[in-house]
Amino acid sequence: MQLEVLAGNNSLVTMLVENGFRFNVDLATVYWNSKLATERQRLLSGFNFKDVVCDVFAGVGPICIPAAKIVKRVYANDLNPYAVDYLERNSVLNKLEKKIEVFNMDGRRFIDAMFASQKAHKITQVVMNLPNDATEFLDAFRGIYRDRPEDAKFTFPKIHLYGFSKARDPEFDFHERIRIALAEVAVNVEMRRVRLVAPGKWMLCASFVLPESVAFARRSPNM
Ligand SMILES: C[S@@+](CC[C@H](N)C(=O)[O-])C[C@H]1O[C@@H](n2cnc3c(N)ncnc32)[C@H](O)[C@@H]1O
Repeated sequence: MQLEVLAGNNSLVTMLVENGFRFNVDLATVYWNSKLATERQRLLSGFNFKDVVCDVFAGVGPICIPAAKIVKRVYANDLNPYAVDYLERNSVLNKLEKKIEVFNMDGRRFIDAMFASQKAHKITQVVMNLPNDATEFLDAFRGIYRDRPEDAKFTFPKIHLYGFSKARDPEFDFHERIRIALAEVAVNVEMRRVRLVAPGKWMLCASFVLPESVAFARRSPNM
């Protein structure tokens, strides 16, 4: 979205405060939406001190920085180098940099890298807030544990996936897309409507534990 400066110095760099956390942002180069403040609080209220969180599309940190205050450890990623720069600055600004490890990768590569590493068995929550496209990244979870020794200890993370739907039954539509993306017959999903973003267009959040059958699936040769 193109923004115009109406008054003041000719800059879109500003400081925002949300739920007591401070965020330095350049609205010309990074994403910010204050309308999601309540949803972010709701999501965070489900995390606890034992959790290890992976934020795949972290932006400047409005989910992962407050999460770091609650949970044991956070791995935060964004493809946009400007967002990553602000994410690092905001981690320091909120004195949480010791609990947050920042990555600058494509979301699919980030999921692959996280679950191929020793960090995998500790990750309990995965946040995927890229509502236009996040469903298309779900196939990255297929086979994440396929090469692990059978006697290894596994955690099946809870995934919080955001999406849009214009369907008459948005929950059914979003659930179908998740099921197809995971190539799974049924997925036990908690579904909630976040907000109406345009007439007839809902933003939804689907939360589900990664099915064991998906985590151990064999990958097709073209993946
Ligand atoms: C809707 S914003 C959400 C940001 C933040 N979680 C929030 O709640 O404000 C989506 C973020 O995903 C990032 N992004 C887009 N495509 C990506 C990709 N392929 N891999 C990783 N990050 C991506 C964008 O740069 C943007 O910061």
